[in-house]
Amino acid sequence: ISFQQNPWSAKGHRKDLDEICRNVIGDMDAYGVCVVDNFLGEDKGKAVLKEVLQLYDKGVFRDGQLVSSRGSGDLKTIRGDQIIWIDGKEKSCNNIQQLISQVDAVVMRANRMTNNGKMGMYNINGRTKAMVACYPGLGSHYVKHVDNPNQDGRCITAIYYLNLNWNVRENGGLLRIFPEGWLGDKVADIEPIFDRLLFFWSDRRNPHEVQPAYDTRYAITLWYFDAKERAEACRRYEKERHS
Ligand SMILES: Cc1cc(NC(=O)CCC(=O)O)nc(C)c1Br
Ligand SMILES: [Fe+3]
Repeated sequence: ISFQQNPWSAKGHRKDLDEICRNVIGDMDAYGVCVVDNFLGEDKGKAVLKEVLQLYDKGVFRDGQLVSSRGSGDLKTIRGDQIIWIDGKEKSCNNIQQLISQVDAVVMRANRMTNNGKMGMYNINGRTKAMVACYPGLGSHYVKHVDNPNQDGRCITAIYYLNLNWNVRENGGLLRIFPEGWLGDKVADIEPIFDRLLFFWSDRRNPHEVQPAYDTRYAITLWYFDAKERAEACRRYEKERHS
């Protein structure tokens, strides 16, 4: 399946919540990956971008761990993204907060709409704060990894992209997902284009990488928790803490 031409993302065709949820449920159950284009519409999308650029200009972003690894003898940085955690109540983050509420609305409704109220057999009852990330270009990238390899409770990764007029051929920054179980080592290539919302299962089913970006590349990520897995992860954590 090529996400660039998914049928429901007809340019400019605004979708109601129900239709989006049906698409999310269908794609997550079928592929474990789902793309929703034109999620907020141009004006609201640009308002979110403006707030992110203001945060970036304020210099509040922190470098993601720069883990170097010995690649062919020379030291190379493993990731170049800079991040800041936002709960949305901060001043002048009102549009980021509205984005978060919109994504919550889709996830919580989809969770309720699926049979016996579970999407992918999860019962979603919470999420992390929003992680606003910027890849500063100059080849910054993120090596192949799994978001939640050890049952920490996160079941769905939601990423909202903000990059106007992004052209992967020139700017790179492609998100490549290697969905487990897809036939014939097919991959999902997701261009980080403006006003695009991406969902994928956070666990080992979806290893992914960000290919080197050659222009500043912004994204806002939310991770949603499965009640049961999260409770167990917290119990394990508490036990380790006291052991
Ligand atoms: C901090 C952190 C960021 C990410 N981000 C991506 O995988 C990039 C996705 C994209 O921007 O297209 N993943 C993990 C497991 C952690 Br931890
Ligand atoms: Fe990731």
